[in-house]
Amino acid sequence: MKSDASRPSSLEPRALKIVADENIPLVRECFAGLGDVVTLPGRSLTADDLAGADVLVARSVTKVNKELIQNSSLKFVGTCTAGCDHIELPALKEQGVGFSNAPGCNARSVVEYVLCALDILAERDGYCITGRTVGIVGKGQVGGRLYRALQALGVRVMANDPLLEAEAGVELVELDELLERCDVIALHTPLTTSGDYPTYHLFGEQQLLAMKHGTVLINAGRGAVVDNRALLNVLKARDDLSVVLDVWEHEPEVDPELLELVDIGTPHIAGYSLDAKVTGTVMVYQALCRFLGLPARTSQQDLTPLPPLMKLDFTGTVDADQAASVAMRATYDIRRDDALMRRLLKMEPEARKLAFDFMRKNYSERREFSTLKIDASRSSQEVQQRLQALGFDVLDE
Ligand SMILES: NC(=O)c1ccc[n+]([C@@H]2O[C@H](COP(=O)([O-])OP(=O)(O)OC[C@H]3O[C@@H](n4cnc5c(N)ncnc54)[C@H](O)[C@@H]3O)[C@@H](O)[C@H]2O)c1
Ligand SMILES: O=C(O)[C@H](O)[C@H](O)COP(=O)(O)O
Repeated sequence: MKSDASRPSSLEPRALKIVADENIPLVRECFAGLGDVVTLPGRSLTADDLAGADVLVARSVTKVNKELIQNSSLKFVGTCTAGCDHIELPALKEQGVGFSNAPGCNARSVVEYVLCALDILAERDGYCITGRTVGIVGKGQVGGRLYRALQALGVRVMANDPLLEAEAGVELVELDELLERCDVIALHTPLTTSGDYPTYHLFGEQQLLAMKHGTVLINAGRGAVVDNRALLNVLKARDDLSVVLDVWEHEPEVDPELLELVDIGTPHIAGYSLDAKVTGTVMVYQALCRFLGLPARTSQQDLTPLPPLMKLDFTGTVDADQAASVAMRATYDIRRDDALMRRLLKMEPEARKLAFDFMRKNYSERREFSTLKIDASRSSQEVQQRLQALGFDVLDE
């Protein structure tokens, strides 16, 4: 998706005016060496806000379209996100504006979100994820990492991705077959409305009804990949399904009836580990430096703080399931996000929208599994292997 255009000679780095979404962590620290950084609320950004700007650093909440940029002096737009459905790429191309997103910046964070959700549901419903079959729809940065993580955990996994070629060691199946065979279905496609395989409402009534008895459906891609109205109707009729929604059609609006019926609901924060956010900011900064032909002086290492929890010790008595749950919940307890989200149920529509954005803006610091060192030297090999497969930093001897 990265498509840096070549740097126009008129663009002097020192004179840059950089308009950035105020909710991009460390954006000032990262970009200040390149010019003046002005931060503004991204959701309400207007063409007037871009007066005199050379660079826009955005998030998913800003619709970067022709109307926004046509009278601007922008030379480069970056979005610190994986998804690009908020960017009208032809409009940028038409005006010769350079562009970069941050592919894969938050893939690991989303994988951990999915693993944590499954851990909670497996405990609640009394099964072990290793005995289930998981289907991944969209095997890109997120889906691919999830595929490998589940394989490493010994879970049976298959994927649907019509844009991929066959690959050794990967079971690619048609969507109908995936719906028929999988106990868990995780959606990780972009939101697209054109092309040979558009994903808008990919999961409509027909697909939702075709899911096996007891299926767990997880959407941490984009809300409108699932027809939310159809999902609501299907959930009213089928209480055997479990649903985890991180993304919602029409965000920041959330349908309270749907929220009430899902098993885990969160405000579009699956990719919100601090590690992922810093990576996203740095990737866009680096892309801008490349565009300008300048060396990148700020690195991820400079900006990432130490995690609040650095070490965990296990004794010999813990089993692999217990160890995995304890370690995962010590780094990220998804139930907390779900509980906060349910406060929306008591609010009026306008307040609900504001609260959705507030939760995202004020999201508490969450770190990825790899930041936690675990001393499992007194535990069994099975425990050590499980923790390693999950991506923790395991001391095993
Ligand atoms: N909830 C979050 O916080 C969060 C975080 C990161 C990404 N996302 C969303 O998830 C999406 C996927 O992220 P990614 O980094 O893996 O993107 P990616 O582009 O690396 O992967 C997307 C994959 O989906 C496949 N795909 C496209 N159309 C499809 C279809 N009709 N059926 C099945 N597969 C299809 C593509 O071939 C590709 O392999 C992003 O576009 C973004 O919208 C959400
Ligand atoms: O596409 C992405 O990368 C994610 O959906 C990301 O989490 C969006 O975050 P936002 O830009 O809304 O802060």
